[in-house]
Amino acid sequence: MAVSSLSSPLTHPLRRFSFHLSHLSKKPPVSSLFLCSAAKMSGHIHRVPALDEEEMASVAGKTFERYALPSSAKRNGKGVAILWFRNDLRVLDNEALYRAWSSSDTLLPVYCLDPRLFHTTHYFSFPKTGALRGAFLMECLADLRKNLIKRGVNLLIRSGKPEDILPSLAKDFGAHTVFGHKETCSEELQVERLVDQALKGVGNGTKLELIWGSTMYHKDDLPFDVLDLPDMYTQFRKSVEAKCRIRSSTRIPISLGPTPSVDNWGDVPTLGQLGIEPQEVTRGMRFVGGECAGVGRDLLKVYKETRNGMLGADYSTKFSPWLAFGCISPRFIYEEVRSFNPLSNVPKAHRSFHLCGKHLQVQRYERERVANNSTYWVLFELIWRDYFRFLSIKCGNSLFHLGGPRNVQGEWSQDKKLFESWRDGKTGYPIIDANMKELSTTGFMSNRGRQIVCSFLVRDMGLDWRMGAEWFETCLLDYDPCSNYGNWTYGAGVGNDPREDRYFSIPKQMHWRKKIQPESNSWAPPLIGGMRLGMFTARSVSCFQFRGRWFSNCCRPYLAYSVLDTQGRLKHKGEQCTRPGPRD
Ligand SMILES: Cc1cc2nc3c(=O)[nH]c(=O)nc-3n(C[C@H](O)[C@H](O)[C@H](O)COP(=O)(O)OP(=O)(O)OC[C@H]3O[C@@H](n4cnc5c(N)ncnc54)[C@H](O)[C@@H]3O)c2cc1C
Ligand SMILES: Nc1ncnc2c1ncn2[C@@H]1O[C@H](COP(=O)(O)OP(=O)(O)OP(=O)(O)O)[C@@H](O)[C@H]1O
Repeated sequence: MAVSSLSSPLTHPLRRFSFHLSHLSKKPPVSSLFLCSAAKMSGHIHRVPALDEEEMASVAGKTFERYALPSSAKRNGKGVAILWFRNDLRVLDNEALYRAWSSSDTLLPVYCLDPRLFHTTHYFSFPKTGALRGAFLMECLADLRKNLIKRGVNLLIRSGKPEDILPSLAKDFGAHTVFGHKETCSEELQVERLVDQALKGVGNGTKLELIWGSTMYHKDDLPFDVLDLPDMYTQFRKSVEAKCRIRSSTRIPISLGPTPSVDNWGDVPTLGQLGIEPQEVTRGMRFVGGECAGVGRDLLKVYKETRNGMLGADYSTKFSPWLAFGCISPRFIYEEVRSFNPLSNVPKAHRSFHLCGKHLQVQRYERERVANNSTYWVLFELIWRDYFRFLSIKCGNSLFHLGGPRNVQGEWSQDKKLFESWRDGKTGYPIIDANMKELSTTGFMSNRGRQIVCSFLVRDMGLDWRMGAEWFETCLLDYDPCSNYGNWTYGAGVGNDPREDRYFSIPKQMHWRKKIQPESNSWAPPLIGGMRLGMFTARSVSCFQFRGRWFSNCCRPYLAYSVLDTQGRLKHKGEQCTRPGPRD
């Protein structure tokens, strides 16, 4: 199928629904103010990673060398193997790539632009892939092709369904095996089934071999059957930390050639060809797609950034978009983190967390962002990611159902106007609106932001959580069905662990709202790294120094905010706990 014949045109996600909430917003529409100010501040784009192309290529080149298989490694295979790239758009630590290379003498890497990825979401018909994630994907493909060409092969890019493309290639090239990475959710599993059936139909004995490769802990190394996954995350974490070893990442040879002769390798399409109206990032974070960018966001830099973050910037790694597309693997991050000496830069007063031994450290760090202590905490976050992926196997489609894995019965509304006020950042609550605008403007939102807007949609607006989850599916650069629907079911109180049923009381904070309200006409998306580039900057932290005291194990969300005037000058700033407790 030609690229241009893919899906029907999809509009910009924010323009899909057109009517406004007049009863909620008597002020001039925030979006138009935002657009004016966005134009003024168009220089304020924070590139992630901050490196330029040359620096990125240099960091990536050195990393590729460090993780390369020695040139003495033998390749004993015969014939042609196809490598089917899916959400594993990388060369480093790509076991499917290694297996395809080693079992053949000729390797054909393929990516299928599946039209289903560009249709609509299941219940509410939002665009399945928003413009920013679409653009990120195209950058990933261009980068992957570049990296494969450097290794003596290329990337065949075809538009169409894998179950149509792969069998036809297997036949044309006489491939003995199609290698790919295994997925876990029903949409992807259905594609795997169709590919398998279609390959069998070709009749030349081509096999489909699917390999586990998306988690930090390998599924086969779990100390229990995945269907017996503990319902409590903490139990899972303790169990894997005590009983599992994280495998080393797969080393890939520097040269992967030869590749078969192909007339037309196909172009990376434009968004227009995919039926998506392009969207430019005019402010905030602009994530660069591809493995070089993911690797270029090298940990030493992140470490430095997060160290500064303690002084007031937003401090999380922002690895998630590259993890979601498989541009970097969690095992790679693990190996990189391990190669640091985390204590060398840590102020003595804060070392005790580490020196008290792993388990205390883990407890302390659980769900907290204590970046001032070390980068080790990122590993504990990655265990959450693993957990949700394994959970998607255990829960199956219940992860996507209204009642969730526990089949909770309840009354939820699907009120379109309420939903639109949430989606468009027009609820009247600065922290909600700022986060929602950040999402639609940049494709990213902090974890705390996600928890707060999720809680607000479900508990304060009483809306069907799947509306929010599907909107996240459209917009998030890091969209991943397991993490997204897993976290949403938790946030909506229908997840497998009933204790993870948390309410972030935003509306109760009227005093906080009043404080910010006079500035509210000039809200803009929260901006990055605590740099006060926007009119309103909201960061959420769960651990920070507040009025000279450390709140290190406090589970209440704190918000630090700055209100700027339209010229970007700081007018007011402060911190506020969204759920006051006895300590406040
Ligand atoms: C309602 C909701 C929806 C979410 N949807 C997604 C999603 O679609 N894709 C996604 O990758 N994450 C999702 N998350 C989890 C989390 O918000 C993001 O992974 C995180 O904000 C990404 O930023 P970071 O890379 O800077 O994270 P860091 O804090 O630096 O953590 C490092 C990595 O650990 C993993 N991680 C951290 N927290 C979680 C978590 N709660 N669940 C799963 N993995 C985690 C991510 O891979 C992340 O990149 C969601 C959270 C909520 C509350
Ligand atoms: N990768 C994915 N991204 C988003 N949603 C997914 C993904 N994989 C599966 N789903 C969702 O899983 C759900 C499966 O629904 P489907 O109608 O196929 O089965 P079901 O009848 O809901 O479940 P069951 O077969 O368990 O009764 C849908 O909501 C679908 O959107």
